[in-house]
Amino acid sequence: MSFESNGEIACCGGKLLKLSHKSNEIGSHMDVNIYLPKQYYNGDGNPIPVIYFLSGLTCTPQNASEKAFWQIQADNYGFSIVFPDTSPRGDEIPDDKDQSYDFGLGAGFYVDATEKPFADHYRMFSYIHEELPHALDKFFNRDAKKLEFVHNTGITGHSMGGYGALTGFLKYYGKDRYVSCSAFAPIVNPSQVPWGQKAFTGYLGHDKELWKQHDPSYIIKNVDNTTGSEILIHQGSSDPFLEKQLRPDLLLEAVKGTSWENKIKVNVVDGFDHSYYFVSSFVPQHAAFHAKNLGLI
Ligand SMILES: N[C@@H](CCC(=O)N[C@@H](CS)C(=O)NCC(=O)O)C(=O)O
Repeated sequence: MSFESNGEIACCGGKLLKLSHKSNEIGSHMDVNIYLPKQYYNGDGNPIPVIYFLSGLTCTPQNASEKAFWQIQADNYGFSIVFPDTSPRGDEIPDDKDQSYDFGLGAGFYVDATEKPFADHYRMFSYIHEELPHALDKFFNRDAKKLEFVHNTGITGHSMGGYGALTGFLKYYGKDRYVSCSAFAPIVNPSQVPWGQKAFTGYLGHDKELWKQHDPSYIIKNVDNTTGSEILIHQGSSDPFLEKQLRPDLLLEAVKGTSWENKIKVNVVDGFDHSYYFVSSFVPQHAAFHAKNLGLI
């Protein structure tokens, strides 16, 4: 599978590549940005590990590329960062009936939909965790292994994307995929909050037992933390979505008495909101956390 270039932008010591490709899972074209750090161009040739950044509601690959400042950190430690889109796109793609921001376009929720009319295109779980990494691997590593897209990778995200990162990390735990997970203001218990309930009803239907298979606060209870993994979370205390939608306390409650107790580090940071001013302020800490887990420091 091949990628088309929509532009290459010199940034920090490397380049941001804006790509698009035809996705079989999604059944349409998907945009994705990737930052290749300076080590890609002048490094020692060792494969460069990749961190996936999953964005939140309303975002395209551009938001985090432009406002999270991951690129400086990628050069500091020698990792690459992939910014996927948040949903299928295009005139033929079904959207929220009221075109609201929290469902449909820009709000794929990183699940494989089972409900009509969404099931044909909204296959974001399989896209993010299977099709995209393997497609990138084939494309970039044709001649030599330059980037590590599939094994020994990191995953992180913001809000809905934090939910996607937690779910992917836990579902693939122990399967030699993600060795590092963090999140910025994640939705941790979607079955219990309005954004998640709307998305799960629309994409997965009304079966609440099925919802649990897609909810990190339930999934984590059945995943044994065999290697002492820690998950790093930052949450702004002035985030307008904290009390109704995000609720990091529900994840901490869920892991009580499990192998994850005390392994989820929730840092509530005073005065920060939900925006990229918040995200970019804590990207340096998340970058150091992932760099350590990826063996870069
Ligand atoms: N009130 C916002 C809710 C959506 C929102 O805050 N989205 C966050 C992620 S959940 C975001 O990253 N927005 C885009 C940006 O800040 O660049 C809206 O209606 O757009």
